[in-house]
Amino acid sequence: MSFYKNFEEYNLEATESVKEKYAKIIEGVGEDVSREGLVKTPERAAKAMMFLTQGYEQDPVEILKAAMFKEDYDDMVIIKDIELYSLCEHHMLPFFGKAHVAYIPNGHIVGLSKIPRIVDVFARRLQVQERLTHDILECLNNTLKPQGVAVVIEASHMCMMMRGVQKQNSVTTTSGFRGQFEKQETRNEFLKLISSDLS
Ligand SMILES: Nc1nc2c(ncn2[C@@H]2O[C@H](COP(=O)(O)OP(=O)(O)OP(=O)(O)O)[C@@H](O)[C@H]2O)c(=O)[nH]1
Ligand SMILES: [Zn+2]
Repeated sequence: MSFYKNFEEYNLEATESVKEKYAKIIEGVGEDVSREGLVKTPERAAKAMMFLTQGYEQDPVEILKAAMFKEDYDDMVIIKDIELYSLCEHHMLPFFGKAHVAYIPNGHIVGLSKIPRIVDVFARRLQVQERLTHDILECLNNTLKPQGVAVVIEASHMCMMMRGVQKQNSVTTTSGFRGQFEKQETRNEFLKLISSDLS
């Protein structure tokens, strides 16, 4: 299955089923789903939800393996400030922020764009930030088999902003380190580089 196509386009049956349920939700909150402004909303919302959860149908290993190249470079590669949007599995409300990913190659490098693609594959699911962090970390570690891999995610959770505890400025940081990044010196170099503004 191509990961470049809109998920809802080739998953019409599932989209139709989600659409019917959104119509019930709209009625459930006391609205009239047949009024002009809402009549197409179940379909729009279903397409949006299918898009936001398309990661279930994508194979991150396939994505990485499509662009792994033999190369002797064995210093740190960092892709920082990768914007991410996910849905918390507790409230199905968005959490969003940035991922910073690094690895130290071990004979193979990977096409740079594949790292943000992997972030999206795991973010476009019902998630908790901790599992999202580890999913990205383990996928890179097991597929690339690098000398080390590091993932840091900083995110704001709408379920803590719009409702519940209603804290507008809290940011949650999660991190995971494998291989060389378990050494303090390497980890510190990575943390210094992601917090610096080189421009
Ligand atoms: N660890 C973790 N918790 C999350 C994440 N996203 C949302 N949560 C939390 O999931 C918890 C669910 O707690 P519950 O007490 O079952 O739900 P609730 O009554 O809606 O809780 P409140 O949000 O405190 O009103 C809340 O504390 C959320 O803040 C996440 O990515 N990681
Ligand atoms: Zn939540």
